[in-house]
Amino acid sequence: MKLDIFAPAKVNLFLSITGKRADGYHELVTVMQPLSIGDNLTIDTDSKELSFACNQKELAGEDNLVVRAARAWSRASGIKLTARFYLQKNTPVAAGLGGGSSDAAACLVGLNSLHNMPLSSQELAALAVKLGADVPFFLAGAPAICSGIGEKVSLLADFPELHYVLLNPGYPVSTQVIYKKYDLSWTKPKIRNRIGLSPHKGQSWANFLFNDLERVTLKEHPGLADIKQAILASGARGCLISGSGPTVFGVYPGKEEACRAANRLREMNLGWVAACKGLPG
Ligand SMILES: C[C@](O)(CO)[C@H](O)COP(=O)(O)OP(=O)(O)OC[C@H]1O[C@@H](n2ccc(N)nc2=O)[C@H](O)[C@@H]1O
Ligand SMILES: Nc1ncnc2c1ncn2[C@@H]1O[C@H](COP(=O)(O)OP(=O)(O)OP(=O)(O)O)[C@@H](O)[C@H]1O
Repeated sequence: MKLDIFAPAKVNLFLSITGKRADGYHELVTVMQPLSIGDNLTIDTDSKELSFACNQKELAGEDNLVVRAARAWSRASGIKLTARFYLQKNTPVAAGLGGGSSDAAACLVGLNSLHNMPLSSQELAALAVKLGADVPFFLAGAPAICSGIGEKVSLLADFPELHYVLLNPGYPVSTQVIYKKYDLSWTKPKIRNRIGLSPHKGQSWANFLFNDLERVTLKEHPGLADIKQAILASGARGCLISGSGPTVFGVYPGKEEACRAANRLREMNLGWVAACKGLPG
C-alpha cells in the first residue's frame, strides 16, 4: 500500500518565552498556523526492508527526522518496519518553518493510518514531543496556541484566512543557537498576557505579530532588517521572523496582493520567495 502525505510548513504569528526548564528547553506561548506550502512524503509498505530517499541528498541519512519518527513509531507499536519512504523537500531547511518537524509528524500519522491505527492520538503525541518541540503542533495540523515547550496544543477555531509571502535569505539558522542566546530578562509578562486579547476573535493578526526570538535572530543576522523593510514596502500589513528564523513573512490583505508582492520581491533577488495562505482548522 502506498500513501502520499502533505507536510505543511508553519509560521509563528506570536511567540513569547515564559521561562526555562532545568534541561535547557524554554517554556513559551506561541500561535502557529500551518501553510499551503510544504514537503511531500510518500510511504510505500510494499517493501521487504526500511529505506529512505530524499530529493536533497544531504538529508538522506539515518538522522533524518522521518527515519527517526519511523523507528520511534515501530518501537512503540511493536510493528516491524518494512517500508520505502521518499521525501520531497520543497521548503528551505533550518528556516524557522518547521520543515523537519512537519515531515516527522507526517511520518507518524502516515504509518499509523497505513497500519489501522495501532497507536492512540495520546501515544502519537508522546512520541511527537520526543522528536521535536514543534512536532505535536503538526500532528494537530491546524491553527493553534501551543505552550509548555510547544507540546500543549490548543486548537483555535474560526481562524481568519491569512495570506502570506515568505522570504528566506538562503542560509540556515540553528534553533538551538538562537534559544541559547535568548536572555530571560527580556521576557515581558505584559506581552505574554496580550495573547488573552485573542486576535483570532476579530482583531487583525497583522497588527499583533510578535516574536521574542526575533531580537536574537536580528542581532545575529542584521541583514534581515533590510528584508523586513522590503516586505513592508511590498504592501504587507505586518511582518515578522518565523520561529528562530531566518525566514521572514509578511501578512497581506488578499491573495492578489500577496502574489504581486512575491513577484516584486523575487525581482529584488533577496532569496527564496513564496506566496501562500494559512490552512484553516
Ligand atoms: C522555534 C520554534 O520553531 C517555534 O515554534 C520551536 O520552539 C522549535 O521547535 P523544534 O525545532 O521542534 O525544536 P527541537 O528540535 O525540539 O529543539 C531544538 C533546540 O531548540 C531549543 N529549544 C527548542 C524548543 C523550546 N521550547 N525550547 C528550546 O530551548 C533546544 O535547545 C533544542 O535543543
Ligand atoms: N526532514 C528534515 N527536513 C529538514 N531538516 C531535517 C530533516 N530531518 C533532519 N533535519 C535536520 O534538522 C535541522 C533543522 O531543520 P528544520 O528545517 O526542521 O528547521 P526549522 O525549520 O528551523 O525548524 P523549527 O522551525 O521547528 O525550529 C536541519 O539542519 C537538518 O539537518
